[in-house]
Amino acid sequence: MEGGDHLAHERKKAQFDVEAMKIVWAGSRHAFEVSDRISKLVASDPAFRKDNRPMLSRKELFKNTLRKAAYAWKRIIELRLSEEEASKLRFYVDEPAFTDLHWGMFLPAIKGQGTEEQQQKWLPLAYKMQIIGCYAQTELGHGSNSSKWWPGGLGKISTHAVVYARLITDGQDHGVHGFIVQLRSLDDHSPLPGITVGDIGMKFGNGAYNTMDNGVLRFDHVRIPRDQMLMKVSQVSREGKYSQSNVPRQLVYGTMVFVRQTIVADASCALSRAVCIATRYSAVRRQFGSQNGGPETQVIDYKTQQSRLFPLLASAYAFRFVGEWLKWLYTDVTQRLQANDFSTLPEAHACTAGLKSLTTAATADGIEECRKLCGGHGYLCSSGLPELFAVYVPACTYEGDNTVLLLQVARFLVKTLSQLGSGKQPVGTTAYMGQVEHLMQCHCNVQKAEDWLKPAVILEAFEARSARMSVACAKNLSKFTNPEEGFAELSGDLVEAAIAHCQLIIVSKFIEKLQQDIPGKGVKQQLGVLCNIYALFLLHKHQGDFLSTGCITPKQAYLANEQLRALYSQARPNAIALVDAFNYTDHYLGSILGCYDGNVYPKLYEAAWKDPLNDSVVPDGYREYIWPMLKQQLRTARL
Ligand SMILES: CCCCCCCC/C=C\CCC/C=C/C(=O)SCCNC(=O)CCNC(=O)[C@H](O)C(C)(C)COP(=O)(O)OP(=O)(O)OC[C@H]1O[C@@H](n2cnc3c(N)ncnc32)[C@H](O)[C@@H]1OP(=O)(O)O
Ligand SMILES: Cc1cc2nc3c(=O)[nH]c(=O)nc-3n(C[C@H](O)[C@H](O)[C@H](O)COP(=O)(O)OP(=O)(O)OC[C@H]3O[C@@H](n4cnc5c(N)ncnc54)[C@H](O)[C@@H]3O)c2cc1C
Repeated sequence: MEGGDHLAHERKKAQFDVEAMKIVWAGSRHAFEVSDRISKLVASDPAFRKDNRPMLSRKELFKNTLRKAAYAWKRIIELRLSEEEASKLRFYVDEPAFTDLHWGMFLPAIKGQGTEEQQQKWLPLAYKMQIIGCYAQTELGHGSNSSKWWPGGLGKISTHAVVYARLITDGQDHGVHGFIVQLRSLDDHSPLPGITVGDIGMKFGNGAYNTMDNGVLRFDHVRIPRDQMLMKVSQVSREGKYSQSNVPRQLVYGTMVFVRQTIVADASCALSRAVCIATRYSAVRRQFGSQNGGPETQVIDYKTQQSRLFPLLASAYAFRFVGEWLKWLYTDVTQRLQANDFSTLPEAHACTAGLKSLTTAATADGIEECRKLCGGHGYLCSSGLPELFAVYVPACTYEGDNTVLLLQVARFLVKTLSQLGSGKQPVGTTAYMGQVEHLMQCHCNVQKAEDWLKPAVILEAFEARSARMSVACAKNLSKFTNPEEGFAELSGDLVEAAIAHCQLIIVSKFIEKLQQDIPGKGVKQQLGVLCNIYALFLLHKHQGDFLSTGCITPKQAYLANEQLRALYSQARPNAIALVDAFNYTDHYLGSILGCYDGNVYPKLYEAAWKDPLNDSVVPDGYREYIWPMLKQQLRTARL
């Protein structure tokens, strides 16, 4: 079958209103309209072509990224795009660039940690791109006195950086503070005196994150003007006197709370993209196994394919909704901070750190699983999956290594439990700890598989598991005379308790989403199926935790799995429509396997001939290396 919509028969099976689901996915009708318009604008502009990335050398690749960034900026100005539209445009250009750090970290750091005066001076310059900034925190080795190493945009482009360094006045060390530092001349881009700066070298994967100039930076007797220390949290007077505002010191790390929150939202984008590719291809791909001489089986009908694919589809939706909620939490904490209410900062830190860790790990693993779900073709660059994986996987490391972040969540949980004794009632995402006595001894009330569809049953099982794991850690910690030694010794268990807590947050936010008014025929029902798949898949995967803590019985674990299989069958007819609801253009997907019309094979065949290796029938190097070898063999054979 040439041309046409090869997935039309799949689209007809949908039991819900796909257009309404698109709005739920986008977050609002307005968000959908902006996203739809800007994605099509990018897709229709040949200047944003990206299929040639894996073929380019690092220098060509990087120059091409600079061209695209400059062109994107030109279009933003010409079209008078709003901040929201401009950020969507950069998103759909889909190429990591110095601009990510400029808009995503440099500007937020000044907004969050600069005084009013500092903001008035620096923000207009940055908004007009008259200066370009990056965020320089990480060091080559340990400590804050070696060389900065890794900051994106630093290597070749940034003119300025927010640099994190120790502040020492009168011989007294006041800890790490942020400073705005000019790195390069605004006339000829050469490094300013005392500054050594450059790119740190090629990274994982061809193309991929090599469009970014992650950099190294050293200072030799560089003087930073006093008023370039970011002074919202603490100040140094003209006389050199150090003082602190009446705010928590941790606000110095506020930019990370912001970025981790955006990384959670981004996880749903990356995972949904991989899932869209794997789902469409699984419906196109047929294998043996048909009965009565009918058409061969679509691989999406194999139960094994479903049990690998549908939990990822459900996770993409789950991460979308928890990302939405996290954005609300971040906005709420920001408003509270402005009113000098710092009470929810520890929770916002724990939630952003923990959810960043959980969603990026699941997304990186999920993209790789999607590659395998596409069989051999998933390994081709034209599937889009190798590059997506290579670009995405460092999210498990940047903005805090995932294990380090989970340990921070664990500290927060142990602290929350320890405060119960003093009568402090936990709120927000730890409110369930307030019922710890009930959760320690409750019994799961599941007798038949369908009982697992009750939100209250699922919630209680996840709350009990999380509470019991945290309490077990706290009890074990209390056996150590040195708490830090105990924390180090038990860190493996603490990480698992933190994971259980974060999974509970995601499940509970999905359930809360379903309590909202969701318009559109069948939309809520489909989301209900996905929510149950997500929760029961986690329960099945971590059944060791649920069983060993006595939250469920082996029979109940068996029933959960039985229910999960039934849910996969319910999701099956809707699978293609559920990925169509992401509303991704073929340009953004960047995948032959995932193209909207499902016309995969002719496109793969055609793309192969466009590979530079096929420019000539006889390759370069044949005469030099292969021909003499063949001749040599010929002579040997004749002897
Ligand atoms: C609109 C468009 C947006 C687009 C956005 C796109 C952005 C681009 C996306 C990706 C590109 C990649 C960019 C990557 C950038 C980076 O990687 S920047 C470097 C980030 N580095 C880290 O994350 C290091 C991880 N380590 C930490 O976070 C550490 O906590 C620390 C900050 C280094 C401090 O360590 P220290 O050992 O000194 O202290 P701790 O014991 O960890 O913490 C002490 C107490 O402070 C609390 N804490 C820690 N961090 C925070 C925080 N961020 N906010 C609030 N509170 C915090 C911690 O809980 C401790 O509290 P306690 O004393 O009560 O226990
Ligand atoms: C693509 C990319 C972009 C980046 N962009 C920026 C940027 O723009 N600006 C910037 O400042 N930085 C940036 N970074 C740096 C990034 O923030 C750090 O790499 C990250 O915070 C991890 O720190 P590390 O590399 O020192 O890892 P390490 O801390 O050396 O981790 C190594 C191993 O040790 C383990 N480990 C470390 N500490 C502990 C502990 N306390 N307990 C138990 N285990 C531990 C970790 O789990 C990990 O397995 C970027 C990194 C990457 C990969």
